[in-house]
Amino acid sequence: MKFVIVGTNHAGIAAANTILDNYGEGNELVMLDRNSNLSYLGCGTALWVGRQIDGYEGLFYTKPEDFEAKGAKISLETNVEKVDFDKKVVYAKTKDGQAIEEAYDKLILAEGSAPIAPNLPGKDLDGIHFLKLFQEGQAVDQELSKEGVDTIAVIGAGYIGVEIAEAARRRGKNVLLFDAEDTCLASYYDKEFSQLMDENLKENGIETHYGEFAQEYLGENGRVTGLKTDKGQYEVDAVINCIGFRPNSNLGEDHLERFGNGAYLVNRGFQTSDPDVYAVGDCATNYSNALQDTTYIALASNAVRAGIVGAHNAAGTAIDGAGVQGSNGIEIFDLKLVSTGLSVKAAKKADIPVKYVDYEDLQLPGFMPEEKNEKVKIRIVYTEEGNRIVGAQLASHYDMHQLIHMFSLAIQEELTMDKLQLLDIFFLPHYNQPYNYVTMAALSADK
Ligand SMILES: Cc1cc2nc3c(=O)[nH]c(=O)nc-3n(C[C@H](O)[C@H](O)[C@H](O)COP(=O)(O)OP(=O)(O)OC[C@H]3O[C@@H](n4cnc5c(N)ncnc54)[C@H](O)[C@@H]3O)c2cc1C
Ligand SMILES: NC(=O)c1ccc[n+]([C@@H]2O[C@H](COP(=O)([O-])OP(=O)(O)OC[C@H]3O[C@@H](n4cnc5c(N)ncnc54)[C@H](O)[C@@H]3O)[C@@H](O)[C@H]2O)c1
Repeated sequence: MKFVIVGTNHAGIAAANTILDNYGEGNELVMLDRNSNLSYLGCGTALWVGRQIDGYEGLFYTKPEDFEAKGAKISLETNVEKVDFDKKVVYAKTKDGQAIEEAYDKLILAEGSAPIAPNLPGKDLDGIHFLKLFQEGQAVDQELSKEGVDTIAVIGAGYIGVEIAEAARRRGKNVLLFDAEDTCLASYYDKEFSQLMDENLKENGIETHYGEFAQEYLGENGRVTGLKTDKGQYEVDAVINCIGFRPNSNLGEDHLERFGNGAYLVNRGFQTSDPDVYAVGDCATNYSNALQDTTYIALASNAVRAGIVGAHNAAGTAIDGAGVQGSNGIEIFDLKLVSTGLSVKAAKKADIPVKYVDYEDLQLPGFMPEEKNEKVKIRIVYTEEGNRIVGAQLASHYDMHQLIHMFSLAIQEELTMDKLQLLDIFFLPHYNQPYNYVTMAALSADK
């Protein structure tokens, strides 16, 4: 059997390793990607640009030779231009213009996503940036090193926007952070949690502008000098756009069924509407256990799992993915926020009637040294009917992030609130309290 994988970043790499490690013998694997690098962990861009880590070198975790050593044929700087799904042939072109044709038995599309580009006047001015590829991270890094680049506008206060705003601030820049919503991280947290991050950003010198829409990039001599919004005009020396991703799905647009946002619509084995074509990662949908329906969530963590499951299915081992909760986390100037599943706001948007319980307490008993102890705020979201757990959010300066995995599993396994109430949670003063905030929240929940 011959496999062709289009896109060799996180999803494509996971798929390739799964095939090579489990079905390598007697099978053929071709990997094609238009980029000159692979396996770049974008999650490290803000850490590197903000000088919290020494450099970008450690953000790549594999190289083409690793796949060649296992018998794959890999071709970077090779753009796949077309797929003939009837003849089962992929048509690509290398950087030097050489045409490549690869027939396949099973095709795995791992084309990923691209940043959404606001179509505003002035969009071609110098000094306007996006943040996805390693090369784009490099361009932002270089921009921040330029003399006279002192004030940065970041458009979009989602994950990338908030992280790069912190990084630019750490580089000593004046940072103006804009979002259309009335708070940061609006699609991940309810206001009671996101406003903790808003306060944190402001305390650390970031100027936040919420409920504000960018309307025009202003410029002089081909270079951006300002940003006009529906509420004002600001002098800035550079702009970083971070208003979300759009799935890359043009190769299959005329042949494969797609989701509302254009992502390839796949089943739980990541098979598309064409039985010989699989789609994994940011270019494809996922199954949400909280919604109990199809969803789109662009995360490297999802991409890797999708790659593994999709590849097993492509190779003939029928398995279903476990579904996703969109579990995520962020740490900015030491404040940690983690969430999984649905916020109250997201549940409302999805027309799922929910209740929630909030609880706030110190992580450790009061007798523990104050400098080791921190308050933790938790919200658990559950369905009105049946009390099924569908979401959780936590915020603290204490590193409580591992707890979110338990809630992720609870959502996946469709657990109800009563299962949490008397859950055996160990007590040790070094880590928690006997009456800990998970138990207390569950006990005090309205059921
Ligand atoms: C700044 C930043 C921070 C992030 N932080 C996190 C984080 O902390 N945690 C997390 O889980 N996720 C994070 N993400 C999201 C994560 O990077 C993406 O979800 C992940 O990259 C998706 O992997 P993928 O392989 O599906 O797609 P992509 O990474 O988009 O890769 C797709 C690949 O396909 C190739 N390709 C596309 N079309 C073609 C074609 N026609 N021909 C040839 N090649 C093609 C592209 O060149 C690319 O290499 C972050 C993203 C960014 C940008
Ligand atoms: N820590 C992490 O897990 C992490 C870090 C970075 C990125 N990611 C993932 O990468 C993907 C892309 O991240 P992102 O930050 O670009 O997207 P995002 O969806 O997290 O945030 C986009 C933000 O832009 C805002 N927005 C949209 N249109 C706007 C407009 N016209 N004007 C002003 N604001 C506008 C939205 O309200 C939203 O807050 C997401 O799936 C994200 O989860 C995850």
